[in-house]
Amino acid sequence: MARHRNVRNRNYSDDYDYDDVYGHSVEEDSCLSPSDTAQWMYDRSRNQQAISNFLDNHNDIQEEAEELPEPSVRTLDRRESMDLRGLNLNEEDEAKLMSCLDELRNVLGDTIPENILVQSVLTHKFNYNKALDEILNNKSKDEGKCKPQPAIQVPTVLIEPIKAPILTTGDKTPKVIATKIEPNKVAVIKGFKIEDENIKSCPQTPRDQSPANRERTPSRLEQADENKVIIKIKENKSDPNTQFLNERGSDKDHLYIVVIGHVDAGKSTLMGRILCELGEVSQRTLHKYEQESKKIGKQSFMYAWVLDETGEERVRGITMDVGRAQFETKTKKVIILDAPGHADFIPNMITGAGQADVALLVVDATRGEFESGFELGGQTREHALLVRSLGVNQLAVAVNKLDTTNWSQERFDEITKKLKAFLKQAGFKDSDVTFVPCSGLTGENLVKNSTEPELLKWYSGPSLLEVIDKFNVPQRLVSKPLRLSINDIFKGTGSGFCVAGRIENGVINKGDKVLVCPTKEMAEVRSLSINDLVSNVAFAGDQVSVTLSGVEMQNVSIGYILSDPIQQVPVTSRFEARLVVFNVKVPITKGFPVLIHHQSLVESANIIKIKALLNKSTGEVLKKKPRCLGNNSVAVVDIEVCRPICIERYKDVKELGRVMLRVAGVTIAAGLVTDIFTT
Ligand SMILES: Nc1nc2c(ncn2[C@@H]2O[C@H](COP(=O)(O)OP(=O)(O)OP(=O)(O)O)[C@@H](O)[C@H]2O)c(=O)[nH]1
Repeated sequence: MARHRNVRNRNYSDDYDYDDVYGHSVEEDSCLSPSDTAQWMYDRSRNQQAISNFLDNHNDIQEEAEELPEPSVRTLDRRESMDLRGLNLNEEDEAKLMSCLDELRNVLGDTIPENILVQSVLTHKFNYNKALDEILNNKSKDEGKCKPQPAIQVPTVLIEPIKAPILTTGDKTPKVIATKIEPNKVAVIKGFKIEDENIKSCPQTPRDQSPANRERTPSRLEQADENKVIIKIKENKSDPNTQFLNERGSDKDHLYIVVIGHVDAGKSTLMGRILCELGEVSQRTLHKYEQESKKIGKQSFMYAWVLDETGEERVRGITMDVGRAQFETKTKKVIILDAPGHADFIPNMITGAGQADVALLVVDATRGEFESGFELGGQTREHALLVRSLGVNQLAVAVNKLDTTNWSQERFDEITKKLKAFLKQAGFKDSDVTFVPCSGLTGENLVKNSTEPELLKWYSGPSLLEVIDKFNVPQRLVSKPLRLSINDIFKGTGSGFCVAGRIENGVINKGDKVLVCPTKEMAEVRSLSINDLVSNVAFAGDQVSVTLSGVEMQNVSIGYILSDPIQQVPVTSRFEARLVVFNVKVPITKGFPVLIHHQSLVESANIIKIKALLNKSTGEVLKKKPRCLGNNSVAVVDIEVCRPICIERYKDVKELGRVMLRVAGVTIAAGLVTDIFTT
């Protein structure tokens, strides 16, 4: 099975009942050790900008010519052909000119002599849009094939050539028409879309002032103008909803399910057993696992080995990273994300949970074991709270290892009673939670109804597979602007490199231009694969691997977002959030340092302002500017992140509008983003 190449998606149509959701204390005995933090937590400062840093000190390093897919495409290094010395530009202006020329060339190809481009850019003081506008207008007049353009009255002008000059076809003289359209709107005709500086679907953030980011070499696009982006879109790009229907109409719905629970609750064994029973694992492989696990005295883990693939996981008998596999039910294609149960790997668990539509909570029914997972600082509570805080609202609870209690109804009832009360307080509706008695080891009540006489005496409900099949698939927001949250980066087999992530919103096509945020570098989608199968298109809800070109691998990090270049994801280092505080040993005061978990990103932050203390049930302001926040309080705060991050208001994109706050390995609060500041 493929290892974690995951994405997150939680497209929940229902409103997030904030006041209902939280309110429980989470306590964890063990904290992350520094080595675990170093090993498991992503830290941009450690290694991600290495090349940029290097470039800072070596400004004369030549840019590598980009590898282009078609040999017919001219791989001209545009700088080669220019001698700018005569222009007497300073370094900054020269960089701006280069950027503008590059972008103009992207649109115009080599159809316009360079001196005209240079002249136009300088005339319009590096205002790329105006330069392009002028060139296209002149060109249109020259060719006499396009209508003359009315004078431009407003600065927010979008221009769209009717025919895209697709260089690979050999047509290097595209006929273009300049079209003036209303301000703040994007014309979607065939050809290009050009964003004007006034089209801001979202707040723009100034350059990060932190030392780390000051060192980073800005992309040429950034140097030219952060807000101006050129996009080549495919001709006849169809409506996303129609495209979705055409591509997926007859397919089974995809459902992402995260498997959570205290360490050793039997999560991997349960899922491994289901995969075996459904024929997803061959007898031969299973036999191999049996023999090999026997050799190291871990035979009871043989089913867990289906998901625990690394040597260390197998030797230690614990899951460390999110394992991934898939199977089909009657109506769904189910992708399972087997999260680690051990407290040390909570960051990985959060990554897995962030990708899930629904969750399967596994609890160990063995006497004493349920209690240590639930009552004695175990992970059952924290996992349930985390998934709910991350937006998961449908839950199946596998009351597992019931074979160890001789299928005792009394034990099942005792566990469900305790869990029901807790889950309700954590924000799960009773009707969205289903309890299933089962045993991962014996396979009882997993894919088929039980034949165990002791269980049949009191249980006639559905098997675990039936419960999974009945989950509602969240609505996929394919017509919203693209948001793909990167949670894995790796070198692919061919040219370029791959990022993996889940598409939260929108559609991504092979050949699309996407904006890598927060750095705002343009990249091109060279190829796509969904669950390891090559595809030309992927939709909201899909877990994808995307091969990118046009951007350096070193300049992309886990937690970055691939965004629609026109309707860009907001980038900011300061935002307002409504927080629910779980359990803090020290009250939260102004300046309180925390680690923000947002999608797969972990970033240092501070609570810089406590604006108001709210009534938990009504949301009414109880106190303005309280000095501190205690356990179970609800408050509005301002948070400043050490570096700019991509974030959305919860009401705009739920998946990108939630944050978790952790301190020293303990989740202390969850928050919904209510405002984003552009300072
Ligand atoms: N008796 C019994 N033992 C089980 C059952 N399911 C799992 N086990 C045993 O419990 C131990 C832990 O199982 P795992 O599947 O590795 O547990 P896990 O929850 O995936 O562990 P982590 O991912 O490391 O948190 C193994 O020795 C399993 O054989 C069950 O239904 N009955």
